Amino acid sequence: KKHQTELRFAQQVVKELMSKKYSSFNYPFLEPVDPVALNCPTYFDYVKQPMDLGSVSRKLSNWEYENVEQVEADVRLVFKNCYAFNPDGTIVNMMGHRLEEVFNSRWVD
Ligand SMILES: Cc1ccc(Nc2c(-c3ccc(O)cc3)nc3c(C)cccn23)cc1
Repeated sequence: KKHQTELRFAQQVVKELMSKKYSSFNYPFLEPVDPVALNCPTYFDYVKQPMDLGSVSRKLSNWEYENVEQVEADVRLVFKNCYAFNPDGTIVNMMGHRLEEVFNSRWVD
């Protein structure tokens, strides 16, 4: 019961991160990075475990998570991958930090 309520909260937070409210800096994280489309052929040399918010949302809808810790780990993986590939000072790196701040402000441990 507890997990169900917590997972519903997690779903609300992920939906907010993906919302239009943050469209100026959430779009690189909404769907899987396509190295061909983005012309970044070395992406999978840096990122061994791709993750994006669209996949987290789908996994939540399919009840693929047992607990909120697993959801948090996937969301933080999105940001970790972003920083691994987009160095400090790049636009996408800064967008990751901004969205991470929103996540940290909404996520209550
Ligand atoms: C040549 C090159 C350099 C940087 C990027 N980064 C990047 C990423 C990205 C997001 C998450 C992530 O873990 C890695 C990359 N998403 C984008 C988008 C949507 C537009 C433009 C650049 N983007 C793309 C191509």
